[in-house]
Amino acid sequence: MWIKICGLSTQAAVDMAVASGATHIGFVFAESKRQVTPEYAKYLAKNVPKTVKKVGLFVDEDLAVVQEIVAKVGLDMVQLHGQESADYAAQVSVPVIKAFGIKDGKIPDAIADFKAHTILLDAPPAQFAGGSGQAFDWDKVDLTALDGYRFFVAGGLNPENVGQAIAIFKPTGVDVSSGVESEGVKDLEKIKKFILKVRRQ
Ligand SMILES: O=C(O)c1ccccc1NCC(=O)[C@H](O)[C@H](O)COP(=O)(O)O
Repeated sequence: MWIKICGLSTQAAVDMAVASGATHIGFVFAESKRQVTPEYAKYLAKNVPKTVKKVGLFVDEDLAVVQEIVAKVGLDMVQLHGQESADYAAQVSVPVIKAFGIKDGKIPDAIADFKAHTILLDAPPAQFAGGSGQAFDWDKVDLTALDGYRFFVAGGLNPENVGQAIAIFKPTGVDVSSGVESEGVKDLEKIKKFILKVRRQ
């Protein structure tokens, strides 16, 4: 099971995510309270083992800027949270995770255009395009719509509910940001607890 800890902005949180067994770590380059500069992300990423995928999050960013940051930071994947097209995704030089906000439990038909990529099911955008800590309506989702897709479940996950999310969706991976924070800051114990919970499923 992939485990992605997102919105990292301190060395201690990166180290804890890696030491606890995260498979992916995320840096937000879009407008956000968790936004980091490419220079700082490069610094945070420098000792991350190759086995852990470094993911950069973007929202409707110019493709050339994305490519520049991928190269500068040494990103392994890009997560797209805006209205990016499949054509845009196909031009990104590293594998893509395409986020979709799930409203009223409806899996958007547009996921079919991203079958070659990994999908991320999230709550609809709120103040920012992601990382709201809100869950979508798990019970209303038609799970058959996800057959044949590689996908993360995200949106409002935390150490207490992640087991239920895994049981319902049987996803390829789970993704968390707000649920491993305390008062808006990554909480090292919650990161560890979240990863342990997933590993014990
Ligand atoms: O984290 C942000 O502030 C953010 C801003 C803009 C685009 C995406 C953003 N975050 C995405 C994520 O951290 C997660 O992949 C996902 O939305 C789940 O977040 P959460 O509900 O906080 O666990």
